[in-house]
Amino acid sequence: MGRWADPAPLEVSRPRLPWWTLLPGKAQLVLLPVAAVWVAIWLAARALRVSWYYPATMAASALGIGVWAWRGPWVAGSAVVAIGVAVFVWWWRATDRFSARMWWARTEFRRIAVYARQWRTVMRLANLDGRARGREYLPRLRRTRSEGWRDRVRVRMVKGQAPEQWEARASGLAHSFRARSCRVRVIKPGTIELDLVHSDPLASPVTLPQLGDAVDLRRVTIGRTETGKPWHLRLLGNHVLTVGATGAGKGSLLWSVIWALAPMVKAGAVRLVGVDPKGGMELGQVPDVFDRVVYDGGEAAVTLLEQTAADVRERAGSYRGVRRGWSPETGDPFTVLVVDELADLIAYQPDKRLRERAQGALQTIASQGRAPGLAVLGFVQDPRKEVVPFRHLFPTRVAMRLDEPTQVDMVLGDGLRSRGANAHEIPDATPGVAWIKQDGQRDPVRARAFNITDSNLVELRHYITGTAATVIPFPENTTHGGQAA
Ligand SMILES: Nc1ncnc2c1ncn2[C@@H]1O[C@H](COP(=O)(O)OP(=O)(O)OP(=O)(O)O)[C@@H](O)[C@H]1O
Repeated sequence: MGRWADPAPLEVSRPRLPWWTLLPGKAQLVLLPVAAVWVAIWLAARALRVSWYYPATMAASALGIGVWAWRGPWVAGSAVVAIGVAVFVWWWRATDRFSARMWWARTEFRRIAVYARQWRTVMRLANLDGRARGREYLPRLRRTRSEGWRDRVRVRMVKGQAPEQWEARASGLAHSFRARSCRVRVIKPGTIELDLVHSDPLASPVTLPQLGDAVDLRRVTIGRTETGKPWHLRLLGNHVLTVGATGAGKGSLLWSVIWALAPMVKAGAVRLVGVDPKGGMELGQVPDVFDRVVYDGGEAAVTLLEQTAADVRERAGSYRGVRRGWSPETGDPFTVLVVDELADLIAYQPDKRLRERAQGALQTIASQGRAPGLAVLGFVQDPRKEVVPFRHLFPTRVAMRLDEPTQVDMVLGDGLRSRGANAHEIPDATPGVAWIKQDGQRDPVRARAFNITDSNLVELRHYITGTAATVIPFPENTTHGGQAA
C-alpha cells in the first residue's frame, strides 16, 4: 500500500466567470442586444478618451485613412513622407521655434513612448498601486504636458493614498522616467501633478530690464521664474528673509529690488534704509541711494534700527483710527529696511546688551512694520533658530544655494524639501537661483534674480542721484546718508 500524500495546494485562483454566463440560454438571447449596445457605448467612450489624450495623433490618423480611402495608398504614403521631410527640415533649421510650436506633438509622443507604456510597471515597482479583496487598483494617468525642460504628468491617486506617499518615492519615479528630478504638487483632492524635470531653464543669467519701469509695490519684478514668468516680490505688507551660502547671489536679489524700485526712490516715494555689518562691502557700492545707511554692526547700527522701530510706532500711532494701513495717499514714503548679514547684528554680536537691543528693535519692526508701510529685506547665511529666532515674522522666505539639506526646511518650512525644493542642490554655477516660499501658498516657486553687474550699479546710482557715473571707492566712514544714524 502506498503512503497517503497530502494533495498539493491549488496554486491558481479559480477562474471567476462573469455573472451573465450563469443565466439560462433564453435570458442570454434576450440580453444580447442590451450587451451589444453596452459594448458599443464602451468602445465609443474608449475612442473619446484616446482622442482626448492624443487629439493630434487621432486627427492625423483619421486624415490619413480618409486620403487612403479617397486617393489610394500611394497618394496617402507620399503625403506622409512629404510631411515627414518638411517637419524634419523645420526641426533641423529652426530647432527653438520648432520646439516652441510643436509642444503638442512632443506631449503626445512622450505620453505614449514614456508614460503610458511604463505606467503600470513603474507603479507596481514603486509600490504605488493598491490591493483590496484580490483586486489591484492603479493610479490613473491623466493629462500630460511636455514643456521641454519638464513634463507635467497629472495623476488621479488610488483611494486611500496621500501625496506624501508620492513625495517619498519622487526620486525613484524620476529615475524610472529618466528625469533629473521629480516634484509632487497637489492640484485638488485626489489629484496630483508630477513635475518630471529634465533640464534647468534658469541655467543662463536673467537679463536686467530697462531702468524706470512703473512700480507696483505689491509685485516688484526682480527676476524670472523657471516657468518663464516674471518673479514678482511683494513688498507692501510683507517682509522678506533671504538665506544663502556665500556666493549664492544674495547681492543680486538685493540690487534687483532696488533696481525695480528706482523710479520711486528717485521720486522720494520710497525711502531706503540700510545696515551693512560687513563694513559696506555690499551697500557701500551705491551708498547715495540710501536715505540712511550704516556700515558696521555695532552701536550705530543698533541706534539706526531703534530709530526705525520708533518711526514705525509713531506712524502706526498716527494712522490709528484714521486708516488701516499705509497707502501712497498718506504722503509718507514707503520704507525698505535692508539688513545685509542679519546674523552679525542679532547673533554674532559680541556685546550682549547691543545684541538684545538689536533683536528687540528688529522684532518690533518685523511684527509692527507691515501695516505702516515698512518692509524688511533681511539677508543671512545661517538659518538656524539660534541665529534668526524670529524667522516666522518674515512672510516671504527665499532659499538660495544652501550648504546642507537640513537647512531647506529651516528656511522654507517643514516638508518643503520632500516636496522638491532642493535649495541645497542649486549648483555653484547658477548664483541668483532660489526657492521662494510665501506664507499661505502651498507650493514653493523656483526663480532666478536678475544679473546685476558693476556697470549696472553705476547706472542705477546715476539714475537715482543724477551724479556722474563713477565707481564708488570702498567706504571710509561707517555712516552715510541724509541723516547719519
Ligand atoms: N542673479 C545672478 N545671475 C548671474 N550671476 C550672479 C547672480 N547673482 C550673483 N551672481 C554672481 O555670483 C557671484 C556672487 O554673488 P553675490 O556676491 O551676490 O553673492 P552673495 O550671496 O551676496 O555672497 P556673500 O554672502 O559672500 O556676499 C558674483 O560674482 C555675481 O556676479
